[in-house]
Amino acid sequence: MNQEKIVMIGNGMAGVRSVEEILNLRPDHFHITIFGTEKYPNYNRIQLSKVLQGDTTISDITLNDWSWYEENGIQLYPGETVVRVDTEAKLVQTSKERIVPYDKLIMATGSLPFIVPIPGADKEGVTAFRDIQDCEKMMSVSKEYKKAAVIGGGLLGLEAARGLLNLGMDVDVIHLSCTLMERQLDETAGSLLQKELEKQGVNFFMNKQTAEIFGDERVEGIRFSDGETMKTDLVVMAAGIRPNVSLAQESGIDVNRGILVNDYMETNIPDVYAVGECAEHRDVVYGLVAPLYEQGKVMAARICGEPAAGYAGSVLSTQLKVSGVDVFSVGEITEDEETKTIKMFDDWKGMYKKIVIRDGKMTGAVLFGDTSEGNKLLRLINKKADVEEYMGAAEEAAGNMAAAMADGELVCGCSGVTKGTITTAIRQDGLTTFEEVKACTSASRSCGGCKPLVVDLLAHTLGDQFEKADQKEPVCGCTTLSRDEVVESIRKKGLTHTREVMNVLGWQTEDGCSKCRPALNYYLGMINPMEYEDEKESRFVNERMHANINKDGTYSVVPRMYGGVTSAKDLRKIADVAEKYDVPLIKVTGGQRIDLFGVKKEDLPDVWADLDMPSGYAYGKTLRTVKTCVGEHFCRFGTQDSISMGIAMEKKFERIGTPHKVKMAVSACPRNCAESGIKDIGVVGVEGAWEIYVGGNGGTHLRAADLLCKVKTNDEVLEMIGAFMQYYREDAVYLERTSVWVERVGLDHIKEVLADKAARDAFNTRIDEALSVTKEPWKEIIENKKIRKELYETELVSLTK
Ligand SMILES: Cc1cc2nc3c(=O)[nH]c(=O)nc-3n(C[C@H](O)[C@H](O)[C@H](O)COP(=O)(O)OP(=O)(O)OC[C@H]3O[C@@H](n4cnc5c(N)ncnc54)[C@H](O)[C@@H]3O)c2cc1C
Ligand SMILES: NC(=O)c1ccc[n+]([C@@H]2O[C@H](COP(=O)([O-])OP(=O)(O)OC[C@H]3O[C@@H](n4cnc5c(N)ncnc54)[C@H](O)[C@@H]3O)[C@@H](O)[C@H]2O)c1
Ligand code: SF4
Ligand code: FES
Repeated sequence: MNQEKIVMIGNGMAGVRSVEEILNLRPDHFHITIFGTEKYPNYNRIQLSKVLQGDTTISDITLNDWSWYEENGIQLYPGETVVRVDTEAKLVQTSKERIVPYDKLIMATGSLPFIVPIPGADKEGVTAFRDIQDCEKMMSVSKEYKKAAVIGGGLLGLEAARGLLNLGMDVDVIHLSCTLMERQLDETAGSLLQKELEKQGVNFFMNKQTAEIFGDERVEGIRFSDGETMKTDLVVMAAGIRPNVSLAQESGIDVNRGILVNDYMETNIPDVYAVGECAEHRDVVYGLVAPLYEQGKVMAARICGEPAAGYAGSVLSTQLKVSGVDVFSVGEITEDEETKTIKMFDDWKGMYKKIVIRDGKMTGAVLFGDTSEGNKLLRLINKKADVEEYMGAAEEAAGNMAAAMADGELVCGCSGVTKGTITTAIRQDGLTTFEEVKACTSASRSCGGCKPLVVDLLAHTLGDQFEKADQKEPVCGCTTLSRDEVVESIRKKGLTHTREVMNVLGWQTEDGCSKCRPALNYYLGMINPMEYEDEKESRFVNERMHANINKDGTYSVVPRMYGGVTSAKDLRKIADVAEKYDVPLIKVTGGQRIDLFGVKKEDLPDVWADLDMPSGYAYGKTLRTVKTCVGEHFCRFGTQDSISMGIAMEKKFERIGTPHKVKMAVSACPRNCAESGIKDIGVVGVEGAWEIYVGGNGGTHLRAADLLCKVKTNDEVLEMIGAFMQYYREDAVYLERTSVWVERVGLDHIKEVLADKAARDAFNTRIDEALSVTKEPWKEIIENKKIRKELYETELVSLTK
């Protein structure tokens, strides 16, 4: 068949979505060629913020992998830039001198980050935040340097700031205006947002104009227009974006701010279209994916010759992707003489809501603190609903929004998916899980903000057939299988090695990724502890090295001190080692241990040989420490011997592999000096008994532990903890802390399972088996020349960082 030739310039989110729409309409009609400057397949740029914040990895954000291009007969040229378009001869020419003819040309060149034109903007250590390379650059700088400055307090700047905080940097945000996100928020919401982010640790310089970035080759600081200066090691430019139009301009295509297009995304040149952030439609250039996907749909219909209404512009809605901060904005946010507003401000709880009304119709809204109404407001504002409809939406207010929505209403703004499309797909294709709905309809494929509503719709449509437990999450982007399916297959098929798991279960990547490799290594070891040989190369660097890596590339050493108790002999050894190896910092940790910071990698085996103490596993997904209070022997409130109890717990469970780190504590009375209430497992002495608490967490997601049970003897404590630990080991998703697992599974359910003595015994038999094969790691390393050489004298390259 003589196929029409489409050439697309730009392999980004808007362009590739348009190609998907074309393939849906006319699968075999076109021969499609795509050029992309970036060397990756189409990935979810939106999720870069989540990558920086540590919630996902680069390997997990691919939207269309290499095989998608191949399966759809698309000729992709990654890492190749189109440098010339001849619209007369209908040809494009690339940076590699390739010349390709087209029948239809799509310009999808996106935007370029706006680099504030000041002296020093080209210094090393100055970066934008637009693509994978920028993201990798920031992550790498954070390993070496401490201070970061972000120029711009918009969505991008604030998401970058949170990411850099998570990477351990001190972060200053420099903002031109006096309130944050002034394009999306009013002053009240902007200042609430600032306060919240200050609480999280971000420092703000408001109303500031940057005049210069100084330093030799590398950035050292910033000078403001008022003469003030500040020091920094990294500058992130997040001061807006500019449509990437130079190629179009040089090719004689009409350009204003963006490439000018009509309602069908056609430019002034026949057969040349523009879509995405590079396009300007009715004076507006959009910078969010929802409108860009709408444009793509209209353009695809036009290219395929299908009848479709033209693109009429979009109402914009945004949500900041920073955990712990709920901010939502849609449509018009400023007030004038002709607008009225509904406002609610709860200073105590830090909650704010404003709805803007013009001529009785809802035209915009801002939410801070509680964004649960976001979807409802977006829907009502999109259809310019009367304010009465909002006031009277009782069913929705009662939480049944999925039922209240009309079929034609939008559920996923990013992908333009309506309720009708989702419910029809659920019914016609027999979908039962969120992942199936996502794969089938594209809802939730971009920012993920609509996931709760999609799940509600699934529950509403399936009624009694909806099974919460079925709503599986794949282990990672390399497979569609969930943790439970993988674990079940390992058990049933007797799989024994990560590669075997990947082969047999049809992994979509050859080597897996940094998310699935350590998880598979854990599941295999958990299921078959007696036979499985741990794969060091699948472990995270700290676990591989049996030491925590520090910012400057040195390591820290924490010897085991059972129950936080030490002796003069051990202290002397620690002091000798610290002197012999010039340890720059000795610090007592929150878990009552002694940490030697700044040890050189090559010295690690000798340090451990000289210490001759067990590893404190301060780096591992295992039992870290058992913190104890002084207890009955020295404290007048003590009702129990907390120290002996803690030592017994630590001696019993040290070295056991767990889905995530496990911290324990024992306090001898409810005054709780060892902080048992915020540990994974906390034991508290009361008159004649011990209370066992589980699922506590003192970290970012603070959670008080729940009372699991009360027992009388020390043996019963060990029995109950053994059963709880093994249940957690067998049931939790890798990297799920007990605090999250307990909430997910439910305390009542855990209590019910562990109330059964036979079940407890079985759990204890299995954990004892796993414990019986654990080995003291440093003993093995010191004695094994090969391991010493491989790990400590050469650089081991691995997927897992
Ligand atoms: C960190 C971050 C977070 C974001 N979060 C959100 C969010 O939460 N919600 C939301 O809606 N939006 C968000 N956005 C914006 C969203 O990612 C963009 O609107 C969207 O990616 C734009 O798609 P596009 O295809 O127009 O441009 P792009 O995705 O930028 O794709 C354009 C591609 O074309 C390539 N290209 C350019 N010129 C050429 C040439 N001459 N030859 C070959 N290739 C070329 C570029 O290298 C680029 O890969 C975010 C953006 C960033 C950076
Ligand atoms: N959650 C989301 O939806 C999300 C997240 C990230 C990025 N994005 C999109 O990515 C694009 C880029 O985001 P952005 O935040 O850079 O754009 P933006 O234009 O929304 O914000 C830039 C901010 O920088 C400030 N600014 C400009 N010049 C400055 C200077 N010299 N010094 C200090 N501050 C300065 C502006 O006042 C503005 O608030 C936008 O289209 C945005 O919508 C969206
Ligand atoms: S928890 Fe109770 S027993 Fe233990 S040190 Fe504190 S007050 Fe004393
Ligand atoms: S609203 Fe962004 S993925 Fe659905």
